[in-house]
Amino acid sequence: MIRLEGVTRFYGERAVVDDVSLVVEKGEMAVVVGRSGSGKSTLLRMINRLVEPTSGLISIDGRDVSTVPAHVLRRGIGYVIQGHGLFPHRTVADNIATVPRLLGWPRDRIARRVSELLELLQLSPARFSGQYPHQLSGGEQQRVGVARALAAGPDIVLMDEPFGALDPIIRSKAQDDLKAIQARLGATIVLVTHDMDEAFRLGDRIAVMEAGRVLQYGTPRDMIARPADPRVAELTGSGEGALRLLALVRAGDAAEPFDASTPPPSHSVPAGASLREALASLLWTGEGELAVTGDDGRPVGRVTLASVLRHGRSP
Ligand SMILES: Nc1ncnc2c1ncn2[C@@H]1O[C@H](COP(=O)(O)OP(=O)(O)OP(=O)(O)O)[C@@H](O)[C@H]1O
Repeated sequence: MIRLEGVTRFYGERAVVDDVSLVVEKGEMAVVVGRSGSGKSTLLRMINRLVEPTSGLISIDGRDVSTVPAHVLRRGIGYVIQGHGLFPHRTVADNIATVPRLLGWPRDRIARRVSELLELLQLSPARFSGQYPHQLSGGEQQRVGVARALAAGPDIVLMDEPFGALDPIIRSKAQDDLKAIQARLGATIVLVTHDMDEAFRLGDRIAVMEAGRVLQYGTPRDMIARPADPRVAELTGSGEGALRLLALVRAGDAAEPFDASTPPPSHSVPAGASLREALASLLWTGEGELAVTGDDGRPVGRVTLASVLRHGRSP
């Protein structure tokens, strides 16, 4: 658990982070979102002591981070930055091995870990281990950056605009992968972005920052249902609230049983798709309902246009 209490950072006369208090629970992904210059990166960098707070307290699992030597602290916290920050003259495998080497892991354990992470991030070890960063695409470099941050199995990972440089399609795939990896590894993640869609897609909780202050910290649903401040409503896009709500619900969770007396719907969505995707499909096909299919492709129920509309209504 990461706890921030009254954390403030001045540069000159200006508090670029101003009296921020929040708690990130173990295993959660907290997304810090706000405009450029709102203080997001500074806030993140105080957690691993790349920046020291002017006042306030930051603790991890009850331990004040200012009492832990910075280099020791950073070995236990993964850090991913935009543009990935890979070492250009080291191979992919050597990049990923950076922290395990610092920790003195035996060679064979490092080699196993590197292969495991490459596979987890869908980069074939045989092809990528010996390559250099400049031989990879932006998306591949970014995945290597994530693998490096995860290498020593940190409990905490800090990510600063990790997907900023990716094109929209790779970006959305990278976001899905990150969610899946987090679910598997159980890491606590704090991710900074200026992209509200990304925040809604990834965050268990979202902190909306403006001018150094956190205007609201809550679940995506809270942000839409109960914006604490008109600026939050403006940033979350009040006009898009319905679509954002639909994006939070899985079709499988909204599925209703089939009515045996009517023929099954001719089109379908996977249970893992969101109702936002289901709505897009309903509009596109002109149908009034869709079958919802499970992992094995078999129908598990249906979603109707009427139920999608209900889920998107203002809470
Ligand atoms: N080392 C520094 N010295 C002086 N001012 C700084 C320093 N680092 C950051 N700032 C200022 O603090 C403010 C917040 O910067 P920060 O990088 O935290 O914002 P951000 O929300 O992450 O922005 P972006 O999305 O553009 O990266 C900015 O106005 C920035 O110019």
